[in-house]
Amino acid sequence: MGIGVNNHDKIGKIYFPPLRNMYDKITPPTTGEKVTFNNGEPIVPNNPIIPFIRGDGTGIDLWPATEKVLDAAIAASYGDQRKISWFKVYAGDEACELYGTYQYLPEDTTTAIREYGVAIKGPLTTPIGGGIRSLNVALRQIHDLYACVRPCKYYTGTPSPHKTPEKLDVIIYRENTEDIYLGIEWRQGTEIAEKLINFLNTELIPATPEHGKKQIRLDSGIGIKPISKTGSQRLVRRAIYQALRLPKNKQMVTLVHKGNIMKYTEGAFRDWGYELATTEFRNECITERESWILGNKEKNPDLSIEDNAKMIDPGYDSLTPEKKAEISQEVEGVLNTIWETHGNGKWKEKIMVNDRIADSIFQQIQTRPDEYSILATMNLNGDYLSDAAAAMVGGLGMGPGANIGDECAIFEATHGTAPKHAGLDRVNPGSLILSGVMMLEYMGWQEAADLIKKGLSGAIANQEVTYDLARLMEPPVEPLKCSEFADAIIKHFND
Ligand SMILES: NC(=O)C1=CN([C@@H]2O[C@H](COP(=O)(O)OP(=O)(O)OC[C@H]3O[C@@H](n4cnc5c(N)ncnc54)[C@H](OP(=O)(O)O)[C@@H]3O)[C@@H](O)[C@H]2O)C=CC1
Ligand SMILES: O=C(O)CCC(=O)C(=O)O
Ligand SMILES: [Mg+2]
Repeated sequence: MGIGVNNHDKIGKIYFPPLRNMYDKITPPTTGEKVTFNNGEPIVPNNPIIPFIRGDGTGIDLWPATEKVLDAAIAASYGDQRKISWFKVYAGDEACELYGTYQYLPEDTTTAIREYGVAIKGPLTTPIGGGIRSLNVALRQIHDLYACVRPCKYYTGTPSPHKTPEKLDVIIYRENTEDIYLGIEWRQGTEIAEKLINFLNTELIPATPEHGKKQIRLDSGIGIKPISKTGSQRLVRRAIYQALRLPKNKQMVTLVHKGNIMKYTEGAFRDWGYELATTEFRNECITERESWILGNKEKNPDLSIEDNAKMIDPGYDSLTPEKKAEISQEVEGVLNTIWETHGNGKWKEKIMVNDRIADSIFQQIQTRPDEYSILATMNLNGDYLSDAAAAMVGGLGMGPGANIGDECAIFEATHGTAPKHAGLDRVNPGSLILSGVMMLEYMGWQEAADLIKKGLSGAIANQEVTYDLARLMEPPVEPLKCSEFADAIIKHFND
C-alpha cells in the first residue's frame, strides 16, 4: 500500500500505514499523529506531528526562538494534554548539505508535508536573475496552497513610521499559485524567446485588431501572466468566508487589481470576484455600486432610474447613449433583483465588496487605513502590498503569514532571509512567532495563541524588543537579541 492510501480495519477506524521507512534521510517522531482534513478544515489530534523547515539566512536565529515560544505557550495552556511533536524536514542550503548538491527541495520534504498536513517554515533564499526558481513558491504550488493569508495588525507600543498605525487592521488574501509566479518566462536572446516574439509580431498581434500595429522588441525577455477564473474565485471565496467570521464593522472585502491596464488578467480578477460575491454569496454580500443604488432609492423613493444612474456615475452626462443605457440597466437590474432582500437598509448588514486599483490601494491604506479590512489580491500585487502594510505596523519583523490550501497549510513569515543579519541572533522573531500563532489558531488551539499574543504585547509595551523596533523607539532603547526577545515573550505570559 502506498503512502496516503487509507485503509480501514475491522472496526472501521482509519488506519494509516507506518511512514517511518518511507523516507530517504529523515525519520518522523516516534510519538504523535497526523493532522487530517475534512472539507478543507483540519482535524487536529492532541499530539500532532508538525514538520518544520528551519530556513536559510536568519532562519537559523528565528526557528529556535519560535519553537521555544510555541512549546512554552502550549505547555502553559494545556499542561501535558497537548503537545506538538516537531519533525525536522529540509529545504534550501540545509537540504543540500544533507542530500547533496542542488537538492534544494528533496522529495522527503514534500512527502512529509503532504502526509502531515500542517507545517511551518523559515525563509528560503531565491537568487535574482538566474539560478533556481523560488523554493517558497514551489512549496505553495506543489501543495496547492492557493491562499496566502497575511494579517497586518498593530500591537500597542510598537514604533511605526505611520502616525496612526492602530487604524490599520487588514488581512491580505493573496492568490498564491498563478500570475507571474507560475514562472513561465523565456530569457532574452534564446531561440524560444525569439520564436515566440516573431509568432506574436507576425501572427497573433496582427490578428487582434485592438492591438493595432504594436510590436514587441526583438531583444525582449518574455513572461506569461496567467490569471484563471478558478484561481481567482477560490481565493475570493476564502476571503469572503474570512469576512463572515469578522465582526460586522470589519465585514468588507476589497478586490485589488490593475484592471485599467491589464484588462483580461487583472480586470478579469475583479469581474470574477464580483461575480462570485453576487452569485454564490448573493445573500451575504452587497457590492459598493449596489449600495449606492439602494441608498439613493432609500433617500428618495421617487428617484427615477435615470437620476439614480446619474448619481452613481458622475460623468454620466458626457457618456455615449449606449453607455448611458447600460448604466440605467444596471440600476434597474439591481432594484429589480435585490431591493426585497437588501433594500431598506438591509444591505448595511451584508459584507461590502468593493474594488480598488492597485496603485491607489497603496496610498489608501496609509490615508484611510480604517476603511479597509480584507484585501483580496492576485499574487504579485499581494506580495508588494504585504511588505508595505507590514511596514506600517512596525516592519517585516512583525509580519506573519500562512499559505492555506484545502488539504495542507504551511505557515511562514512575510519577510525573507535578511542575509546581512543571518546568524547574529539579532532579527525580530515576532514575524515567525506570529505565524506560529496563526498556526495554533488554525489548529483550534486558541488559548496558546492568545497567550503568545499577550506575551508579545507585554514585551513590546515594556520596550523589550529587538533592534528593528528598538531603533524606532523614542528615545531609542537598548535592543534585545532574537533569543532574548523570545524569552521576554514567555516571561510576559504571566502579566
Ligand atoms: N517566504 C520566503 O522565504 C521569502 C524569501 N525571500 C528571499 O529572501 C532573500 C532576501 O530578500 P530581501 O529582499 O533581502 O528581503 P528580506 O525580507 O529578507 O529582508 C529585507 C529587510 O527587511 C528587514 N527584515 C527582514 N526580516 C526581518 C526580521 N525578522 N526582523 C527585523 N527586520 C527584518 C531587514 O531590514 P533592515 O536591514 O533595514 O533592518 C532586512 O534587511 C531573497 O533571496 C528573497 O528571494 C523574500 C521574501 C519571502
Ligand atoms: O520566494 C521568494 O524568494 C520571495 C517570495 C516573496 O517575496 C513572498 O512570498 O512574499
Ligand atoms: Mg514578498
